Amino acid sequence: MTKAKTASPKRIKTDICVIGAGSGGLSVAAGAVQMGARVVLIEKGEMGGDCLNTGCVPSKALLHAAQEGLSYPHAMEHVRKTISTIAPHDSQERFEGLGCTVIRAEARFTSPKSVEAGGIKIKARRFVIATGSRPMLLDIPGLSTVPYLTNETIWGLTGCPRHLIILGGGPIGMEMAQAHRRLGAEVTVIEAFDALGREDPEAAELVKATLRAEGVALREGVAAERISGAAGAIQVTLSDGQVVQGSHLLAATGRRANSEELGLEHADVDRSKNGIKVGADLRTSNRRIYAIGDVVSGGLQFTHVAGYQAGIIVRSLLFALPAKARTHHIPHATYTDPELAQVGLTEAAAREKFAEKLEVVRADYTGNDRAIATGRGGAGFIKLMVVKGRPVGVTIVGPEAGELIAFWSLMLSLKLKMSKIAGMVAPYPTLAELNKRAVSAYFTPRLFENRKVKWVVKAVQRLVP
Ligand SMILES: Cc1cc2nc3c(=O)[nH]c(=O)nc-3n(C[C@H](O)[C@H](O)[C@H](O)COP(=O)(O)OP(=O)(O)OC[C@H]3O[C@@H](n4cnc5c(N)ncnc54)[C@H](O)[C@@H]3O)c2cc1C
Ligand SMILES: NC(=O)c1ccc[n+]([C@@H]2O[C@H](COP(=O)([O-])OP(=O)(O)OC[C@H]3O[C@@H](n4cnc5c(N)ncnc54)[C@H](O)[C@@H]3O)[C@@H](O)[C@H]2O)c1
Repeated sequence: MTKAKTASPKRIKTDICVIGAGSGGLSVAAGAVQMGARVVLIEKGEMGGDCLNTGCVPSKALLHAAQEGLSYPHAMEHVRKTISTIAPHDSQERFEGLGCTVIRAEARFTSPKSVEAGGIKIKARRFVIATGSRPMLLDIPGLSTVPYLTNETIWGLTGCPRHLIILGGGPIGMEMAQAHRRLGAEVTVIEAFDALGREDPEAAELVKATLRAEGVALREGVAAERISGAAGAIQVTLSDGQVVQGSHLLAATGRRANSEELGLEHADVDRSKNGIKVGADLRTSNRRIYAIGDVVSGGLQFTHVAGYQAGIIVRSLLFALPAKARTHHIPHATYTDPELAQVGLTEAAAREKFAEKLEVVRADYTGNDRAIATGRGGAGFIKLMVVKGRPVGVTIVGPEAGELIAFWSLMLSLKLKMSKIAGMVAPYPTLAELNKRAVSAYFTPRLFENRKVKWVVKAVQRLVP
């Protein structure tokens, strides 16, 4: 492996310089260096970025611990252990071992072809900006006067909050609400519009009903207007005049791209207030510079999206081949219990796009033998949106929805017809049979309520000896 050339300790010349060692940056760096490129990887904080340290990994570990009935200290111990078990995979040592030059400092562009980090000037043929996002803090009067938590600081708590007030009923708010409620906290979620508002309303309602039944106070359609108090005694005044009192406050009202401090004005890279502008090829207005992951303006903010985009640009970076990112097959899941997963269009979006051409079929968890046998046969469903024999969207709410949706990502990615899926056999008894059941629901009226089919069957029975 040829390492990036160090002309002097203060100057490095390389093929690819990646800024940010999170989900996106690490995937590009690992792929590029293992295929023979010289790679410099710059990280100002913890290796692994948001997902490993303050996002997906701790939140999923906490949800699991809460579901298993662990106490708060044991749950937090599980969170720390989970992070430290995964951390070596994202570590400086591993990436140096692969052949990357890793610089632990903040990077800023000084020209369209160079970046400075920790007093080192890095010149590269191509740059990849993968600097992620941070919590977006709303301009609510009083917020800055009280101690509030974000996804970055909540992991430092030493005891379970007595009453956690959560601002925002998006995936962060809802996952944290259920985890903390199950760990023993009183929880109030304040959501200005609808909680899980981007999801299929019927599926979202099932998640919300479960949280409510577990004792989470879900206040929808009210905004936080004023915040006051001090540590342990925080008051949030709502737009309907009511006041919610709690011991802790978690701000989970969306994300802001980390694009302001990068010196982009020196690099001819355009950005909006939502992040860096890119085309479908993930290049910025400076064609030598790519942007991927949460820092992209208007993009999907998920770890698997950052990883997928990394794969797309590696093709372009290493082989100079044209490559475009697609989005129609990208799934996402919210890991509450029940889980809620979506790929492609929701029913509402599909109806708007395809009107009467849309067929919607579904199967319920209540009819799935594995769900019943494992005590998970309650409410929950899979819903397929089908147009001209092809699935265009799938919603799943229920146990393991995040696992079940992966199958449909492949179907949508390959644009496969329902008839191709009919050949799939799922082992009995599995939750995967739900996928098959939904496909059967599509074919049932075609086969069992079809006069032509009945006529052919009768004719064959009469004529064939
Ligand atoms: C609580 C929470 C739960 C989540 N759960 C999930 C989930 O279950 N599934 C899922 O798919 N997604 C989840 N996400 C989203 C996921 O974490 C992000 O989409 C993902 O981390 C984005 O990857 P990224 O590479 O764009 O940024 P990051 O992983 O955040 O990495 C960016 C890195 O760049 C570094 N950096 C920034 N500026 C500079 C600079 N100037 N110089 C050097 N380094 C810099 C940062 O320190 C950081 O390490 C969750 C997010 C949160 C907050
Ligand atoms: N399971 C997962 O994959 C997962 C989990 C967590 C986060 N994420 C990623 O992180 C992103 C950010 O999550 P998030 O939940 O912070 O953001 P979000 O944008 O999804 O949700 C924020 C919520 O806050 C509400 N809100 C805004 N202003 C408000 C106010 N004044 N008062 C009350 N509510 C207000 C919004 O209406 C919205 O519903 C997600 O969109 C997702 O991409 C993914």
